[in-house]
Amino acid sequence: MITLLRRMWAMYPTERRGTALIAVGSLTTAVGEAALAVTVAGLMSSVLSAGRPAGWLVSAVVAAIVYVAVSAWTAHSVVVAARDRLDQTHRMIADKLPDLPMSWFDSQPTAASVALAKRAGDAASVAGHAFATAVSAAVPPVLVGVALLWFDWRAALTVLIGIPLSIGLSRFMTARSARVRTAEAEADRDVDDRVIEFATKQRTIRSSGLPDAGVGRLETAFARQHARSRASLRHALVGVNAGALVLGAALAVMLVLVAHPLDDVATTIAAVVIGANALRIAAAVPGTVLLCGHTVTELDAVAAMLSTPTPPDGIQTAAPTDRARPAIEMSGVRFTYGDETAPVFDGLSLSIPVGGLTAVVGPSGSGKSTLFKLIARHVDPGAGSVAVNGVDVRELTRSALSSLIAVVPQDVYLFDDSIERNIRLGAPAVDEARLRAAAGAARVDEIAARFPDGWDGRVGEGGRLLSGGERQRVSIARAIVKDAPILLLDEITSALDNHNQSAVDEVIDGLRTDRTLVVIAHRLETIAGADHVIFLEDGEVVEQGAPDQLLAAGARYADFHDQRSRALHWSIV
Ligand SMILES: Nc1ncnc2c1ncn2[C@@H]1O[C@H](COP(=O)(O)OP(=O)(O)OP(=O)(O)O)[C@@H](O)[C@H]1O
Repeated sequence: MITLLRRMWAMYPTERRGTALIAVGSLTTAVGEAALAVTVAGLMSSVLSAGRPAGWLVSAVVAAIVYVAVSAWTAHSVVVAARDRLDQTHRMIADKLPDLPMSWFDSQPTAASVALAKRAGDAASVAGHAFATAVSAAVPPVLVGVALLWFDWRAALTVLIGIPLSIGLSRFMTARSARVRTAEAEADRDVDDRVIEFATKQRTIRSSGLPDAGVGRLETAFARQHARSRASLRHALVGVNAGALVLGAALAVMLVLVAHPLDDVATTIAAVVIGANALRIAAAVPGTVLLCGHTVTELDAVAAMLSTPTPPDGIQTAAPTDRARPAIEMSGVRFTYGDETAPVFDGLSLSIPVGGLTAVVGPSGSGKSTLFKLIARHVDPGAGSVAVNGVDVRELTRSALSSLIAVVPQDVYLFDDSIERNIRLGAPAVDEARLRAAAGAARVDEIAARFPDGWDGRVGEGGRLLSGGERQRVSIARAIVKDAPILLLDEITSALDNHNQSAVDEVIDGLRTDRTLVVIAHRLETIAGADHVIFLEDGEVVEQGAPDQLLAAGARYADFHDQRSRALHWSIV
């Protein structure tokens, strides 16, 4: 309970007033409830012993009014705070996501990010309610127990010992169940991931010739989730029942103690009634302790995501193209994925001139894609520097870097929206004429013409209604419309049909005239047409220069070229 209050206080600094209102309101409601129980007991005892009940009656009425008014106000504060906290949590996540390092996304299965947003919302809205419920279950019984000392010390003693015992036991069980609950949450996320995989990767599953393998993975995940949720439920039930058992035993002990010897019947009856009532209210404590524990676990997961260190943003807002300086320059770059793996680059230095087409070539795993990630600052080097137009990318603001560089990946993802809006993402404010010109340059107009709705035709989730080459052409149009002076393009490895291939070749030719085009090139035609080739192997630049020069040198690039040419002439007999 206190831990939950501390988490709410720390996570929502702007909502502290709401948190304080809930804390004060819950405590006041609890005091009002205890006062009502005690005054009713006094009234009962006074009536039974033919005393003067007027004083007790007035006190009971005042306590009832205070209790009802404050509890209504607290319930209202809880609802308002839940809504505000939900909004704020979504805002905090939305603000944080664009700044998170790409390594965070790489380390998370897709479902984990989806689940996080949902869990965050649930935990944020339930936090105030969980705290108020826990206070209303735990505090009134303790206050009543203290007041009972005035009526019957034996009843008081059983309440004051029984309740802490019950809470202590539940807390112990909750601490154990938190671990089981974390394991259950992992299994839930795994199921989400498998379902997403199963639903979106049907083509891969079917073309593997083993459709049962996909179902098998799904079934294994479901079985694990089932086992873990049963374990979690078992722990929760044991915790709740153990606490309730202690309270039941306390009630039995109270009845035995107050009856031997039975002194003042009226006072004893009143004491037993409110003592039993206090134990009944306290029976809700184990459940609320569990709810508070789960909410803290969820808030901690959100807090962990929010406190993920983000690469600091730079301050320089521009880096104009200057032909005297390289468009891209890397010096002494060291980069490792995670802590355990070998470095991809260890002291890499290279430079790419302004303008023309530079082809980055090399065997699989040599570091070509990682090079692009470093230039676009999707990752930062552990040592060394990456500069664009002479300015270290870490010095530039994110938006300045983004306006300098457009990236066209190999595996383009398009949003399930119209062709036009997918292109417009590159520059939302672009006018119609420029948008159409960019689409024409990337030969996307041909694609739009094929759709019954033309430019408004939806491309399906991920762009699944288009071929790989067509998706890349839409992505190129998006990059053209953005008008960045540097374009990084990862050429598609899979064979494109002739039409798509010539379209992409034409587009590449058009683009190299007025910007720096860097292509991870897989096709020999693209490499042969490049102005400059950088040949990477094992994270090092082993050769660079004009393609003809490299071929004539007869070294590593020439070998690679030879192998590729021979592979092209292979045929299945
Ligand atoms: N997210 C990642 N986490 C860990 N290691 C990675 C990650 N991405 C790439 N690697 C490793 O880094 C090395 C360089 O990978 P990279 O993708 O840059 O090579 P590449 O030349 O682009 O390969 P390909 O031509 O097959 O796409 C490889 O050993 C790869 O296994």
